[in-house]
Amino acid sequence: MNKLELESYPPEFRHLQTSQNPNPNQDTDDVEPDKEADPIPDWGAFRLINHGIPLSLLSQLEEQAKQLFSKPFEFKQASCSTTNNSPIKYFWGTPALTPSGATTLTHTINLVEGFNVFLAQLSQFQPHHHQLPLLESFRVVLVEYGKHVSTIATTLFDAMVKNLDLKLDPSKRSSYISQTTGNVRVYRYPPCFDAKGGLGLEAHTDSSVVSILAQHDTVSGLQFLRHQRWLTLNPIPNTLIVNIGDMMQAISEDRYKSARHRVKLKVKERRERVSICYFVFPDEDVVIENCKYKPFTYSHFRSHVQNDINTLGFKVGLPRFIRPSTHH
Ligand SMILES: O=C(O)CCC(=O)C(=O)O
Ligand SMILES: [Fe+2]
Repeated sequence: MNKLELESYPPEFRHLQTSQNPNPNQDTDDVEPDKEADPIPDWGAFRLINHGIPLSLLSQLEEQAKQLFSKPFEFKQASCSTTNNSPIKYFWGTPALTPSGATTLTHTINLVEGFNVFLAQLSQFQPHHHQLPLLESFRVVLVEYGKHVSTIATTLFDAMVKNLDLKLDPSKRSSYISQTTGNVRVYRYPPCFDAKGGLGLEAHTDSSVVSILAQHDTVSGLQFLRHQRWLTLNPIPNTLIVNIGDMMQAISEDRYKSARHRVKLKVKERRERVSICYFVFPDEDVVIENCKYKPFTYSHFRSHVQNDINTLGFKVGLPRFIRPSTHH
């Protein structure tokens, strides 16, 4: 990394590349060698090919994101801080966000920085003069991307509900997957110079109904846990990865499972990784209840997650809400 690139990273990340001598053959930390694979719905994740998002839009969004990430750390922090009213919030170290967009401190630092974008607030956003024009053009592309990706999410949700013949109250359909909750996180992971270095994102399941990930023209790093092994999903340009989230697992009475995944860059890539992830949630106050789960709302779930992260250091998630009779 040159000096300018270094200045674009949070200070906590800058030491990473200085001491080590990059050695592409040193990916030896996994007990077994990495395996590559493509996801199938059984994993709680699958690849979408005919998604309908114009290739030019995907490329533009990624390009804009890269430009914004390449700005000095202090600029990103000042123009997208959690204390100003920007719906585009800059964060690093942890993607666990409170509803206000502030980060919750976890016990480990994830080697990731990002912008969290609340889609519903984007259209009224007026960046300050000194932030223009970069943020303004980012905003415009995000609005367009958000329209596409939220339509895809709803279409998938409807198809999944139909597929399982779930008897959901039709009047609640739009509250189980609530457009007003949609947000996009654009991430940048610094290049990995040491196989024993930290993770880009520690292992987790998404709390969402579904998440849609674009790792369009970037390096690999996304891994899913299958039978105690981490499998790497290589990026394929112009495809999207769909993740089932915890809320879909609960709504479907466990017939769809949320997938455990993480991000870990390989030394041999030597490049940073940029990904774009869309998350959609139920309305805060809609009650999810069925034979597997005690009644709970998403806001209830979220506060448990935040509390567990703060007190235990990790997310417990759905097991907190399982009905005792089905808890083996
Ligand atoms: O960057 C990625 O590809 C995955 C991000 C992710 O898993 C998440 O934000 O929940
Ligand atoms: Fe995730």
